[in-house]
Amino acid sequence: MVLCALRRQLLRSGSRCGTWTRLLQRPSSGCVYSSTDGFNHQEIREKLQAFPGGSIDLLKQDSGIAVLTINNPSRMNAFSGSMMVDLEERVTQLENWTGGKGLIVQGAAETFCSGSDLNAVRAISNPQDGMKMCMFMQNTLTRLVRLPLISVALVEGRALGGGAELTTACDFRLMASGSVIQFVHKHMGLVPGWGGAARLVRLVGSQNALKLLGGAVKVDPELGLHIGLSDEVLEAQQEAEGVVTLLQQAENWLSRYTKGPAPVIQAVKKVVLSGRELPLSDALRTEKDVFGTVWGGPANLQALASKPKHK
Ligand SMILES: CCCC(=O)SCCNC(=O)CCNC(=O)[C@H](O)C(C)(C)COP(=O)(O)OP(=O)(O)OC[C@H]1O[C@@H](n2cnc3c(N)ncnc32)[C@H](O)[C@@H]1OP(=O)(O)O
Repeated sequence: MVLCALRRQLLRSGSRCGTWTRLLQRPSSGCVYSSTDGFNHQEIREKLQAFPGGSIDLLKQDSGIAVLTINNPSRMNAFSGSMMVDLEERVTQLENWTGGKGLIVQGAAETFCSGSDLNAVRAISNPQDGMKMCMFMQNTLTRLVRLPLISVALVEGRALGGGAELTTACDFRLMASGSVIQFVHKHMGLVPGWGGAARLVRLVGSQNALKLLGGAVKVDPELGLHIGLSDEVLEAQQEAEGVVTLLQQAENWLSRYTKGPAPVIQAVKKVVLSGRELPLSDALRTEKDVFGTVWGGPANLQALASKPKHK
């Protein structure tokens, strides 16, 4: 669906791959749904704002790594309506962050996120509103996936329902010992609607995705590593200087991949993203376009001048 929508978007706007490259570069352009799909962005935004509580907090750091915190601890970081709107705003800020290289998504108070706020869900349980909320969240999470930043979900405690879906919108998942990712949708009489099923299939394959969704399986760090949903298990660490927090560990892990100038790291993410989302010939053309943005650029010229040896 994402690809079809992307294709439709491309066909509507004429030339294919150059357009996709421009889409990658233009903020808030990575949406799946627009008014041509009957999606009224402003209408659903206003409806969601009527269900307040919690916040989504963004900290952009000089290191080029930002931390996005799902913050609603009294409800195990469930997403209220206003938090869905908040998330969209934070994604817009990240799309405009020229110096950004990496992103860590975490939950407040040692748990990740328990999905959508059931109080808000009850109030908009009619199919029309459900579809609108679904399109709104798919748009936002697709834009999160397509950020030119290398992203990591730091999973502590529980990631349930929509919280599990959110973890799949990041490039990597680091699971703290004792944490659980669980697509509980079946128990709620639902399937994922925030794009989590489509992304899960690409991450773990359709057999594993069927098992996880069909069985509402509790994925612990060991199972997560085994099926490729998790990339590393984080344990509490004690060093001479004191305890290394899980957030510090996640930053250390991510910084291995974000060392270097922002335009180069962003280009790395863009070529991998196009390889992930596009048919091969389109991905190759996009790679060529992105290559053109770094070839002869400051980092390239500096590297050539320093005559490096990659030993
Ligand atoms: C397309 C999106 C689909 C979805 O996301 S559907 C939502 C899926 N999520 C759920 O069903 C989560 C339901 N909650 C639970 O299973 C449990 O509360 C949970 C997270 C395992 C935590 O269990 P405990 O540690 O025993 O804590 P608890 O139950 O006392 O919870 C503490 C307070 O948090 C609240 N809470 C947790 N998850 C919530 C949610 N999703 N929406 C609204 N409120 C939620 C819970 O009601 C409780 O509040 P209170 O203290 O009773 O006022």
